[in-house]
Amino acid sequence: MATQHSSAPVVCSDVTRRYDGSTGRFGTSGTTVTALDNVSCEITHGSVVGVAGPSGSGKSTLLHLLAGLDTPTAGDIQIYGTSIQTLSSRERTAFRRSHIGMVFQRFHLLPALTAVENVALPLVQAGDSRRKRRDRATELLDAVGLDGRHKHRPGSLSGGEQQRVAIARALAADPAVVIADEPTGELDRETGKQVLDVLTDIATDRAVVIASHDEYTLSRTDRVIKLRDGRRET
Ligand SMILES: Nc1ncnc2c1ncn2[C@@H]1O[C@H](COP(=O)(O)OP(=O)(O)OP(=O)(O)O)[C@@H](O)[C@H]1O
Repeated sequence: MATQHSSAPVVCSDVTRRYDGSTGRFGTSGTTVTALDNVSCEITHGSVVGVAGPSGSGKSTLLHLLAGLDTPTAGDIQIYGTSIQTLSSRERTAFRRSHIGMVFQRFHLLPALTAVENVALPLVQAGDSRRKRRDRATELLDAVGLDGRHKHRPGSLSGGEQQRVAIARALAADPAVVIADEPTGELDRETGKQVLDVLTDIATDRAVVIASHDEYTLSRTDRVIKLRDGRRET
């Protein structure tokens, strides 16, 4: 898998994503949905980019493409010079694990595992030793302000604390790009603010993309990509 370095970690050129009615989430309607239509963007190092737009405008579709979870119907997505659509599904998974961290609205932590075990989990897949995993997870939980909470399971943590565990987990493999889909959607304003403090902090030496409906969340980003009906407005 050849990787060339470019100045912007993520470059998305003329990207279109259509969902064929026969394979879509709504079954065999036969209608094709153009979720993204010819969208281009660059996500630069050291910045937080917001993705905004009404429901159904294509935000999650764009995030999934930027994260390498999906591939475009047309156009090109390069992450550090690698066109992700040229990779096999297995290569894409490996690429994603080492270059991209994901944060979700509903945290997606494993309830039976402690905070430190949740954060260490991606490092099991990376093949790191037990001690290295624990040390890294401990360091990351301290960095997101969760010292003293390492042994707690998600059920005994607040929403904001759970989201900070999820951010620490997203950082486990030290990815260059962190992609967050409505990271404050389940949180009150004050807790959301603390989570955004962490997300803007970690952007100092990586690229962070945040999709949100929330004006305050978007106001914390450096610039906003606005989508409407799958097209880019700004
Ligand atoms: N797997 C799929 N199959 C068929 N259509 C889909 C699929 N995923 C998304 N769509 C459609 O693509 C369009 C864009 O959806 P997307 O989820 O990207 O929007 P969104 O801006 O993230 O919306 P929301 O803010 O409600 O989460 C919508 O019309 C949606 O119904």
